[in-house]
Amino acid sequence: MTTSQPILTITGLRKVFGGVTALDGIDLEVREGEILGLIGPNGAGKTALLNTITGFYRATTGSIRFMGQEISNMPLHGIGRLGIGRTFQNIRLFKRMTVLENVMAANKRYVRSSFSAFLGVIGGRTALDEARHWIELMQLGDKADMLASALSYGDARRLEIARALAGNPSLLLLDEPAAGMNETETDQLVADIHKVQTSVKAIVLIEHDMSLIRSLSDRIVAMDYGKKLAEGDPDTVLEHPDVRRAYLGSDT
Ligand SMILES: Nc1ncnc2c1ncn2[C@@H]1O[C@H](COP(=O)(O)OP(=O)(O)OP(=O)(O)O)[C@@H](O)[C@H]1O
Repeated sequence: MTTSQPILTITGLRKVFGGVTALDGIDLEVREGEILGLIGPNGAGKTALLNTITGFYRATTGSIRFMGQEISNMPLHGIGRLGIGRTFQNIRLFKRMTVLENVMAANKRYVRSSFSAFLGVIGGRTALDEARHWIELMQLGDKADMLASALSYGDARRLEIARALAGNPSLLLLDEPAAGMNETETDQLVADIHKVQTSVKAIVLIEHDMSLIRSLSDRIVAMDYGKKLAEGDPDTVLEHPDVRRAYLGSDT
């Protein structure tokens, strides 16, 4: 893993909101083939980092390079089209649409082009085929025609991931995908994320569930107060005294 190419390189990233410094000089690499776990206590800056990478927030200073291209000044939709997909901490689905429609609606290339929309074809594969592929990957194939509002919590979270995959991203950012899930749903999610890994170049995973972080992450970055606290393999980072103090609230 350590020899693989970085697909995302963040240097000296700062994001300041009035008097609050959400990101305070972050340097970070996401490498091809890896799942990078991002941990830290509430307010550490994890979501602010995802929001700045995806263009929801504009960086105050610093550089974000994705696949060799500077994206820190690009608009939200441009970054999405370049190949970064994400899910949100709070589920954001179109509740009155079916599962399939939700995924179709998330495919920007399909929605943007009226010609493609008319033909329903993207690169030889229909938009419908593509949406069905992601739905089946996330084990929602038999629920394709169900309204999103009728899904169980775990299925709704899975649909969020299918929506994030709809644009064929190279980099997938998952913001607390296991939040609110029971143990069975979380176990299933681990298997699902492993499957998703074969369809993208890299995944960044924010989670508070340490067993999920441990079982999925190739590397972990721990944050606190907008800074990087520790970085490395899961055991090293999770046992790091600063991380235990900051995140786990324990010195032992
Ligand atoms: N839009 C905003 N306006 C003002 N302050 C913000 C904004 N977004 C984030 N912040 C602040 O930036 C800091 C980092 O917040 P962030 O949501 O990134 O933390 P987090 O690590 O994702 O926490 P959690 O685990 O609770 O989701 C916090 O102090 C937060 O209040």
